Amino acid sequence: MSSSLTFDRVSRMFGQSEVLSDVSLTVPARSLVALLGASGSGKSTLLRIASGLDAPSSGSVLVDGQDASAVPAENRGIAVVFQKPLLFPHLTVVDNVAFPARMAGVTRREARSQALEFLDLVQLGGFARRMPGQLSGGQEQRVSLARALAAQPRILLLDEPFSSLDSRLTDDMYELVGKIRAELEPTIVLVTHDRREASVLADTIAVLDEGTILQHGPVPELHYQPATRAVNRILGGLNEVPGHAAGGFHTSVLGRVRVQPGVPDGPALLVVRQEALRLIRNDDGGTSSGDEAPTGVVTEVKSMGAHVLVRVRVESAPGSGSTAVESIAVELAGAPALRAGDRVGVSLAGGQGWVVRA
Ligand SMILES: Nc1ncnc2c1ncn2[C@@H]1O[C@H](COP(=O)(O)OP(=O)(O)OP(=O)(O)O)[C@@H](O)[C@H]1O
Repeated sequence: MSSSLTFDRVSRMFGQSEVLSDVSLTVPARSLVALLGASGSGKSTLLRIASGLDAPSSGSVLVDGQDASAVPAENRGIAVVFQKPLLFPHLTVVDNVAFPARMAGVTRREARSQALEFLDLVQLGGFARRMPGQLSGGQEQRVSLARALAAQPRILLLDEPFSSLDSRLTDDMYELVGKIRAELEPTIVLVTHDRREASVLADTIAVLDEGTILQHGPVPELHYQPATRAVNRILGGLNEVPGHAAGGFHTSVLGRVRVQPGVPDGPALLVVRQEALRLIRNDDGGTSSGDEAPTGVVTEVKSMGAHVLVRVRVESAPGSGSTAVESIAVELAGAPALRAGDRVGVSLAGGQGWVVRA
């Protein structure tokens, strides 16, 4: 059975410093919410408070709408997986996973039989009799996940559980999380500083910065409609183009772009994802593409593996009355034949823009 988890105006002081400030967040039952933030932003403290390992200075934690403040950690129905697997070194793999059931008074035979099912789920059925010291890091983390699931928690808290694994292993773990969600439907809170991990795994992302939630929403919203510059940067957005908003349009070196409703007139930054921009080759050096795309000069082409990041120095269109110049980042798939010095047009796919306060 899965439960919802709510933080209601949670604050936490350590001495004079406020590490969490008035955090309110609801994680619906069966959903996966990622808490994304830099080191020191308060993510682990929030998880510790949810699990009952720490208590808020003010505010409360609710499980299925019921205040959990008076419920000790072991009775909250919440399991935690940490970055380090923390297996019992003197117990076999199966007895590590059987441990929560044994603590709950289940017989050894029954607890082992249940543990084997969870080991199968994490694809380690054949490793039951090994000792933890005979496992790889990825296998140890799978066992630790199986042990957390064997406690049959209503809520599963994952505190950077994959951050010490290599990229192929993390992809396997992401698949495993999907499988666990499909089979057991637990409510999951994932703490991570990795925006890719948050984006791949989560239904919604809550961005935590200096103890405050800056924005909580579905993954695409966080990328394409960030509430602030800070959210845009934390989600890896590279372009914040200064300009002016008036009458529902933003004007900058990228031209005149329709923006979201309700934006007050005045200085504003056009936030445009590097993945949402296209480049138009302009081999004759003019603007003969026929398109009204702003033009610029490529200043850098950087390989990012299967993608390239191209930096373009874009100048205001002649006759626009502006002399502004901006460096714009564009991420392109494949290996486009572009070099520093090439003249290109820059076009905004979809044509709709999003602005934040300057
Ligand atoms: N017991 C404590 N006493 C004093 N300060 C603490 C305590 N626990 C955490 N802090 C401080 O609270 C802040 C937030 O810590 P927390 O571990 O929650 O951050 P985090 O976002 O999880 O960081 P990381 O990604 O590095 O684990 C940090 O500045 C940390 O030094």
